[in-house]
Amino acid sequence: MATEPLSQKEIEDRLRELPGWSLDDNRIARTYRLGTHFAAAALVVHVAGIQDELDHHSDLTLGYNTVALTVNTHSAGGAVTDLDFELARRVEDIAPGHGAS
Ligand SMILES: C[C@H](O)[C@H](O)[C@H]1CNC2=NC(N)=NC(=O)C2=N1
Repeated sequence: MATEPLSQKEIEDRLRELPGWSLDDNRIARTYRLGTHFAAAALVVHVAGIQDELDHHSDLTLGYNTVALTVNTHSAGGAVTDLDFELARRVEDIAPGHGAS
Protein backbone atom coordinates (compact mmCIF):
# COMPACT_ATOMS: atom_id res chain seq x y z
CA MET A 1 0.00 0.00 0.00
CA ALA A 2 1.27 3.44 -0.98
CA THR A 3 2.81 5.57 1.74
CA GLU A 4 2.97 8.79 -0.27
CA PRO A 5 1.26 11.80 1.28
CA LEU A 6 -2.33 12.20 0.10
CA SER A 7 -3.45 15.57 -1.23
CA GLN A 8 -6.01 17.61 0.68
CA LYS A 9 -8.64 16.64 -1.92
CA GLU A 10 -7.79 12.94 -1.67
CA ILE A 11 -8.09 13.16 2.12
CA GLU A 12 -11.45 14.91 1.87
CA ASP A 13 -12.71 12.34 -0.67
CA ARG A 14 -11.68 9.41 1.54
CA LEU A 15 -13.13 11.04 4.67
CA ARG A 16 -16.51 11.23 2.95
CA GLU A 17 -16.54 7.41 2.96
CA LEU A 18 -15.77 7.32 6.69
CA PRO A 19 -18.53 9.11 8.62
CA GLY A 20 -17.34 10.15 12.06
CA TRP A 21 -13.72 10.58 10.98
CA SER A 22 -12.23 14.04 10.45
CA LEU A 23 -8.95 15.74 9.74
CA ASP A 24 -7.46 17.18 12.91
CA ASP A 25 -4.08 18.91 12.70
CA ASN A 26 -2.74 16.70 9.86
CA ARG A 27 -4.04 13.50 11.43
CA ILE A 28 -7.25 11.62 10.78
CA ALA A 29 -9.24 11.16 13.95
CA ARG A 30 -12.35 9.62 15.42
CA THR A 31 -13.72 9.26 18.94
CA TYR A 32 -16.03 6.33 19.69
CA ARG A 33 -18.46 6.19 22.61
CA LEU A 34 -19.19 2.88 24.31
CA GLY A 35 -21.61 1.62 26.92
CA THR A 36 -19.10 0.96 29.66
CA HIS A 37 -15.46 1.51 30.50
CA PHE A 38 -14.79 -2.21 30.14
CA ALA A 39 -16.31 -2.23 26.65
CA ALA A 40 -14.09 0.71 25.75
CA ALA A 41 -11.02 -1.13 27.06
CA ALA A 42 -11.95 -4.21 25.02
CA LEU A 43 -12.14 -2.08 21.88
CA VAL A 44 -8.67 -0.71 22.62
CA VAL A 45 -7.26 -4.24 22.85
CA HIS A 46 -8.96 -5.25 19.57
CA VAL A 47 -7.62 -2.13 17.82
CA ALA A 48 -4.14 -2.78 19.23
CA GLY A 49 -4.20 -6.22 17.58
CA ILE A 50 -5.21 -4.74 14.22
CA GLN A 51 -2.49 -2.13 14.51
CA ASP A 52 0.18 -4.75 15.13
CA GLU A 53 -1.15 -6.78 12.20
CA LEU A 54 -0.92 -3.73 9.92
CA ASP A 55 2.32 -2.52 11.57
CA HIS A 56 0.65 0.86 11.71
CA HIS A 57 -0.31 2.47 14.99
CA SER A 58 -2.61 5.29 16.03
CA ASP A 59 -2.41 7.32 19.18
CA LEU A 60 -5.13 5.44 21.03
CA THR A 61 -6.67 7.05 24.10
CA LEU A 62 -8.95 5.26 26.53
CA GLY A 63 -11.39 7.49 28.40
CA TYR A 64 -14.15 6.49 30.81
CA ASN A 65 -16.44 5.23 28.04
CA THR A 66 -14.65 6.62 25.02
CA VAL A 67 -11.88 5.52 22.70
CA ALA A 68 -10.12 8.18 20.64
CA LEU A 69 -7.83 7.44 17.70
CA THR A 70 -5.63 9.87 15.82
CA VAL A 71 -3.20 8.69 13.18
CA ASN A 72 -0.80 9.86 10.52
CA THR A 73 2.21 8.21 8.92
CA HIS A 74 5.54 8.96 10.59
CA SER A 75 7.48 7.41 7.70
CA ALA A 76 5.81 9.89 5.31
CA GLY A 77 6.93 12.84 7.42
CA GLY A 78 3.74 12.91 9.44
CA ALA A 79 1.45 13.16 6.40
CA VAL A 80 -1.85 11.34 6.00
CA THR A 81 -1.50 8.33 3.68
CA ASP A 82 -3.49 5.31 2.50
CA LEU A 83 -2.12 3.41 5.49
CA ASP A 84 -4.06 5.69 7.83
CA PHE A 85 -7.27 5.10 5.90
CA GLU A 86 -6.68 1.34 5.83
CA LEU A 87 -6.41 1.39 9.63
CA ALA A 88 -9.53 3.56 9.92
CA ARG A 89 -11.52 1.18 7.71
CA ARG A 90 -10.38 -1.84 9.70
CA VAL A 91 -11.44 -0.15 12.95
CA GLU A 92 -14.79 0.85 11.43
CA ASP A 93 -15.37 -2.81 10.55
CA ILE A 94 -15.02 -4.02 14.13
CA ALA A 95 -16.32 -1.05 16.16
CA PRO A 96 -20.06 -1.83 15.78
CA GLY A 97 -19.48 -5.31 17.20
CA HIS A 98 -18.26 -3.62 20.38
CA GLY A 99 -21.35 -1.42 20.56
CA ALA A 100 -19.25 1.62 19.66
CA SER A 101 -20.89 4.64 18.05
C1 LIG B 1 9.32 -0.10 12.19
C2 LIG B 1 7.83 0.02 11.98
O1 LIG B 1 7.47 -0.68 10.84
C3 LIG B 1 7.42 1.46 11.81
O2 LIG B 1 7.88 2.20 12.89
C4 LIG B 1 5.92 1.63 11.62
C5 LIG B 1 5.14 1.23 12.84
N1 LIG B 1 3.91 1.96 12.99
C6 LIG B 1 3.71 3.13 12.40
N2 LIG B 1 2.64 3.84 12.69
C7 LIG B 1 2.42 5.02 12.14
N3 LIG B 1 1.31 5.71 12.48
N4 LIG B 1 3.28 5.53 11.24
C8 LIG B 1 4.38 4.89 10.87
O3 LIG B 1 5.14 5.38 10.03
C9 LIG B 1 4.64 3.63 11.46
N5 LIG B 1 5.69 2.93 11.14
